[in-house]
Amino acid sequence: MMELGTNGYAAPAAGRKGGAAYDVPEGVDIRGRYDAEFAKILTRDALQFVADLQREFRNHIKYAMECRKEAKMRYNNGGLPGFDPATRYVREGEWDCAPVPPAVADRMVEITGPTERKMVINALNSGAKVFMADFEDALSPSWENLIRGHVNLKDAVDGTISFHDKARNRVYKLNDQTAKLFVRPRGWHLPEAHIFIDGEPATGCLVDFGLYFYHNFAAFRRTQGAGSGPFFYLPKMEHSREAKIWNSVFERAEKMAGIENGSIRATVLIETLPAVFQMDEILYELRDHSVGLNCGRWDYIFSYVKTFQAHPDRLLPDRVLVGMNQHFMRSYSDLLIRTCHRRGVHAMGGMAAQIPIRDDPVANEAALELVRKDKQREVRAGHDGTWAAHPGLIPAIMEVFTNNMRNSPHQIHSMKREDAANVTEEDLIQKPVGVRTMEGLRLNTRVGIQYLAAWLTGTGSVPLYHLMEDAATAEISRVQNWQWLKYGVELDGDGLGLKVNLDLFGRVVEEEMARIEREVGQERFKKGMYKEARKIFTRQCTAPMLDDFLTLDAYNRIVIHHPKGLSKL
Ligand SMILES: CC(=O)SCCNC(=O)CCNC(=O)[C@H](O)C(C)(C)COP(=O)(O)OP(=O)(O)OC[C@H]1O[C@@H](n2cnc3c(N)ncnc32)[C@H](O)[C@@H]1OP(=O)(O)O
Ligand SMILES: O=CC(=O)O
Ligand SMILES: [Mg+2]
Repeated sequence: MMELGTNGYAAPAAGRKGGAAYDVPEGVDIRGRYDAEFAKILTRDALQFVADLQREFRNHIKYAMECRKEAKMRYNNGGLPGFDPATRYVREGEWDCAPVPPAVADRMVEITGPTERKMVINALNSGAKVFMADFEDALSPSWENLIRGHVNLKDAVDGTISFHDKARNRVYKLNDQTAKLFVRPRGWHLPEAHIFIDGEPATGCLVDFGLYFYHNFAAFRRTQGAGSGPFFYLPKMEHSREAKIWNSVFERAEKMAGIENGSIRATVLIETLPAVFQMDEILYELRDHSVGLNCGRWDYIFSYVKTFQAHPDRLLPDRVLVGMNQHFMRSYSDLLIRTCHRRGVHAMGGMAAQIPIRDDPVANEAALELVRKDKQREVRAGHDGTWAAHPGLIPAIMEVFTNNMRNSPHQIHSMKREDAANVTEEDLIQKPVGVRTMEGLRLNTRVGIQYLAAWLTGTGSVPLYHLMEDAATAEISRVQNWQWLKYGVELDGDGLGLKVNLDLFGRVVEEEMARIEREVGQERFKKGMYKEARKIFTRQCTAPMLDDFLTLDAYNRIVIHHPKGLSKL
């Protein structure tokens, strides 16, 4: 264990003299492992850029995080999220976002995935129009994953990326035609504890953005952006003031790079309940840098529970029942489409969690049919494109979108959805309907623990029971268990009439751990981090106050400072 500083973070590592070290600017301390390849990313100039961003924006970020706490207190005291009367003029005003750059006019199918080398190549070659390379929901942000991710993205943008799969003796290289690259940095709340700036951990997303932008803006615009870009996805914002910070970060980066204002473009995920009431305001703040909004449906469900954590009248039914057919989810998608098209930008759909089922053609066809239906609903509602979790889904999704888009790359001008102007605050928060079951509690527990075990060992997205699971879907499992325990809900959907309490939950955890062991096998179970995952998951599900994020606590376990030792945040 490392010695802890007064702020709870490990004190500056002494004794790093001798041996290779990163060449850092004043005030920057790298506590992650040294690697000659990483040093090509962690250059003095790139770190100076990250440090400049951190220094310029840290107080704005702290203020925004304080405002999140205040809003949470309001909701916990019975308040409801809603439209802000003070910004009515923005919602009602006539203004447009900057025109969509031709390079990213067509975004019918976007594949997403972590920044792992082989997957980056596969995603860029997948036939999707866009690849969203993810430092967020799909990535466990260990030092190795993070900086290797930057190495991979730099090689991808340079066009030199390759990968030799020795076991299969297969070499992966980029095709002539590749998807356009978007990068999703982490949310504002996550620190990067391997890089300290002026004695504090850096802000995770400024590290992700800063390093990627610094190393790639020039090559990106030459190879991918056709005069614009780089392109980003921005996650988990709760208020337009957070979008305003991103806008200023972009302006600062454009100035540093000497490129025109508005070159950088970003799509914001509307994936928190408070943000649905701020969509116009978010677009307005980013109007010179925006390429639309996206329905981040999984985090949105998580956020519904989080926002209403003190509202027992708004409990969720089983996780599998909370789909886009629920009134509050459909209203959110409709209003997002209307808002984006009114302002001249893309309204992107979300992720269907199904993935191909290789060993069962009938089940595979059923899964594909669910994806087709979901995508059909999206395109007919007016979405301009959507997400795919796996390359195997792209042909089916592409077919649905091309068949419904009347030879146009998007529907910005043809599907105005004026009817959605009538979506009300009540529509957006309407309580989801459905039953709660013991199987729902079991599934949450089984999935939550397995996901965390994978995350702790470096994998941020996994296939579980034929569905894609990532940080957002795992969050739903966690907060739903917490909510059911907190309010001792009755499991009313299976005729058992059991009430969820600590005893029942304890038994479920025991039994699901045994099931996981049977399913993964004793050897993998022993070698994996299932017991640690169980501990974290159980603590969070039974905590008196809901933890804000599953991954904040878990992040402690993957921070490894150099010289080697485990650090606590
Ligand atoms: C809520 C949200 O935020 S959604 C966005 C964040 N989540 C994601 O991005 C999840 C992305 N998807 C994935 O990570 C993966 O598809 C998983 C983990 C769900 C399933 O992965 P696997 O079990 O490895 O899939 P599978 O074995 O079928 O893969 C087959 C091939 O497709 C590739 N592949 C699978 N998914 C992807 C992807 N998203 N991007 C690129 N390649 C992929 C694999 O690398 C593999 O390639 P290979 O044949 O050359 O070895
Ligand atoms: O990031 C996407 C989501 O659904 O969450
Ligand atoms: Mg998300």
